[in-house]
Amino acid sequence: MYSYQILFAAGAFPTLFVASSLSLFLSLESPNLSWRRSFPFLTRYPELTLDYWAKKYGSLYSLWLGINSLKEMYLKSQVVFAGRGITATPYNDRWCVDYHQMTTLFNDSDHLAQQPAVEGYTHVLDYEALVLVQDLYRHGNAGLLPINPQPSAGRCSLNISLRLSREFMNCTGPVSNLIDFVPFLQKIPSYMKARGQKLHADLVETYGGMIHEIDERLKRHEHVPDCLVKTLLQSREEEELDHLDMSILCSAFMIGGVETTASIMQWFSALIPAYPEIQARAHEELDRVVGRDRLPTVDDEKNMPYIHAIIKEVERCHNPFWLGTPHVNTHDFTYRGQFIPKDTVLILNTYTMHHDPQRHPDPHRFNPERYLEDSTLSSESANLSNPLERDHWMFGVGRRICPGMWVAEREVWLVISRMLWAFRTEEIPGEPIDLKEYDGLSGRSPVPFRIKLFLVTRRW
Ligand code: HEM
Repeated sequence: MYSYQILFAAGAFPTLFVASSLSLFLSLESPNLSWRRSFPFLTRYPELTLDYWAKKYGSLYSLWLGINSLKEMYLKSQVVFAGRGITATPYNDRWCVDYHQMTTLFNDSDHLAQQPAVEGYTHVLDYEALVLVQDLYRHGNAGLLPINPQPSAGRCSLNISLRLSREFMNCTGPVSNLIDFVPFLQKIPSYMKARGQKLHADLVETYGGMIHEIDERLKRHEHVPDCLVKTLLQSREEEELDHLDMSILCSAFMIGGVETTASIMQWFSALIPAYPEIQARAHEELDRVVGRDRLPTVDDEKNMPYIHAIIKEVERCHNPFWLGTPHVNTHDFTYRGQFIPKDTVLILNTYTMHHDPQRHPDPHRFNPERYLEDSTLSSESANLSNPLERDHWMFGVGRRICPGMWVAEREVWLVISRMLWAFRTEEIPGEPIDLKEYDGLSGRSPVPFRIKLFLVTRRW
């Protein structure tokens, strides 16, 4: 019997997870907290238990589990992604190729056009954000009918992908699978393993099918607009990608990018009806900067500090991933006198970090004002040399930081600024919106709710 250590970092200084203002490294030896006793605490709303422990034991603490070693998340890495998906790949040559591929697609400069590659996708984001606003207008009948905006947000982020990514979240949350923790279970048939295998097959069928289709069109020399799949197909030889690699990479993009951005749109829609004064101030900013004859665009963000701040505050209050993807350190190291042995599982506890009263006074209050002076994009903030100055940790930290953040923040900006531009949002009397419960074990979105969307203007 081996034991392994899960270390939760929740300090305000999390470069590489543990370089924080952390004072206490607590080892809770088994059997005081064996997996049998701790596991149930960590299955539903685990961030609350971890927040409680952070307050009790300090911002860095560890937990020894009296079972076998966990080097990777078996279900996610081996069963669903067949050892290939970027999110579940350990740091190795394969990961470097995939991560490079991803950052080239989304973030790096397109050298020919002298612009970030994300510019190339902006027209798609722009169009989807417009369709979302039109959808909400039609379904809500300009405020006459109550509307649940969640399906429209999901549609905006691709409906099929949303279904697959939800299943992915439910199968592979950071602390949700016994099968990840108990290697013996990995060798025998089980419900969770079968579910993971089914999901793998669905992903390969869905995304593999799209890749085949585009491949055939390219072979027939048909025009295929620039897109992710075309880029992958064109670089497959150079990057040594086979069909399964490409299918799983596409799955990782979809899973990484759909539930997450849709979730922020949904939390915004659930939160904002309770704040008419914040909406009024946002409308005033929109009238002044954008006017009523056009929709806000990505270029407007720098001139609209208040809506920029609203978005950061939604992300602070409702990060879809309170617990970051578990990481494992490849070497022993000592941090401020605390020895952290090789193969420690490190989990970033952003719930506690986002609710740190030192950094965010009155942390449970939704208050965009706290970000008014912060003009950085989150992707810029993530690169600040002083991590204490970062806006929040929604996109993770370190070299595994979300490679899709450039796209994500544009998408979120376009949708939220346009929703504010088009609508005044109200709660429905007698139908309180629950902001405490949420759907999803790992990626969080609100439980179903309905609101009313009154049109501010319909000139688009
Ligand atoms: C609001 C939107 C998003 C949020 C909150 C988010 C959050 C995250 C987080 C917390 C991680 C883990 C970082 C870590 O391991 O420390 C991550 C990784 C990742 N994200 Fe995102 N993400 C978002 C949007 C996107 C988009 C739009 C894409 C793709 C189009 C994407 C693709 C990925 C991928 C592929 C990884 C894995 C990187 C790796 O393990 O090396 N994400 N994201």
